Amino acid sequence: MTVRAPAKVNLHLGVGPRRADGYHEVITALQAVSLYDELTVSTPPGAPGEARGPEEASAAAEGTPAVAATVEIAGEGTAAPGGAGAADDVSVVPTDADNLAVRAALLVAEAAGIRGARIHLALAKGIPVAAGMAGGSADAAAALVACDALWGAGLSAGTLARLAARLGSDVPFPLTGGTALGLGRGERLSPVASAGEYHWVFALADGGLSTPAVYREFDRIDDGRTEPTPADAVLAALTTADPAQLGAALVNDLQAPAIRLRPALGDVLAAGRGHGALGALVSGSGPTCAFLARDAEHGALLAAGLEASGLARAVRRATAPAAGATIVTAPPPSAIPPPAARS
Ligand SMILES: C[C@](O)(CO)[C@H](O)COP(=O)(O)OP(=O)(O)OC[C@H]1O[C@@H](n2ccc(N)nc2=O)[C@H](O)[C@@H]1O
Ligand SMILES: Nc1ncnc2c1ncn2[C@@H]1O[C@H](COP(=O)(O)OP(=O)(O)OP(=O)(O)O)[C@@H](O)[C@H]1O
Repeated sequence: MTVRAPAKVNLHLGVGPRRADGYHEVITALQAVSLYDELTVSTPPGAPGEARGPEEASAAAEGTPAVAATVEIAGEGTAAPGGAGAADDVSVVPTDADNLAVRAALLVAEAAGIRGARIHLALAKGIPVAAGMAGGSADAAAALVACDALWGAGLSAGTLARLAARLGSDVPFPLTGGTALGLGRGERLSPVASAGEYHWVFALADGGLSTPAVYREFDRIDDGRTEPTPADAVLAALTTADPAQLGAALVNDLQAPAIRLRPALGDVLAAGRGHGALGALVSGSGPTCAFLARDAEHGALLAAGLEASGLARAVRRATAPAAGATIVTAPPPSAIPPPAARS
């Protein structure tokens, strides 16, 4: 069962003061972009099938974890940039129970009353890690959809969205993709009208930025605000299909703190503007920088200019809005192993 889930860019990220629970109230307009992670969930050979009889079910119940998962990662995040021992390196994707896709599988099993499932998760990462593009969140969304389908759990879209919000503020969005307004800590979504197709160029950076660290840096400067800035200008621009209007309306309140933590990002943004980007901003909590191009042709020129500048680790082009988590290959029903024990 293979599911593809998209990265995101925040077209508007208005951040309010820190709440009592440690999160910040935000008003954000999110757009899914055509950079994807692909998650393949399979049942390892020799894994037990369904415990059909009551005796088997109760045997599975005793001390059996809901899910035992192995994880394999390819693509972005495969190698530890900080080398061996860099356990606190935010650019390293965990292969244990901390992996957001494993945590998502566990939530689906619990919600469906499944115990004793064994799965193998193969993640092909096309979304840079700890880059402000919600790669881990995309993997979690993909795992919710894949495990729901693999186990025939039949969870509703609303239930999957609730499970997603428990995993992270950014996780509900890649379930639906497209363009959406996010309120609360960013997890309360409503769809937004977006006309036309937008052409983005992303300058990837070496190493990641920690999202909590960027929010903490935001807190260091108390500008006296009591609520996040509204997204009206971006929402209006999205209805015009005019990239120049959208480019002029882009806002990210985490940009200044991200640049304070990583001053070189200012040079990357300036380089993109120098190549005629209609809009330039740090993506989410960074350090990826996002540039809006006039059209596909301008996107290619902008990407070439950024590559030649030597300021980016890599440059990627994408179109938006992109679709949310989608099953790309499902095994024939006869090849799907029966679910593990259900309580
Ligand atoms: C920067 C964004 O990517 C913009 O969409 C998101 O706000 C981050 O969402 P996320 O990575 O899913 O973050 P979560 O896993 O929910 O939270 C991680 C940490 O980020 C900080 N955090 C996150 C979201 C939010 N609205 N306020 C926060 O202060 C908190 O320190 C929190 O402990
Ligand atoms: N499947 C996963 N893929 C990537 N990172 C993961 C995954 N599971 C857990 N993580 C951890 O999550 C952290 C954030 O990674 P992620 O790529 O989601 O960052 P991000 O794009 O900056 O997130 P956001 O934009 O939601 O703030 C990493 O430090 C990594 O250790």
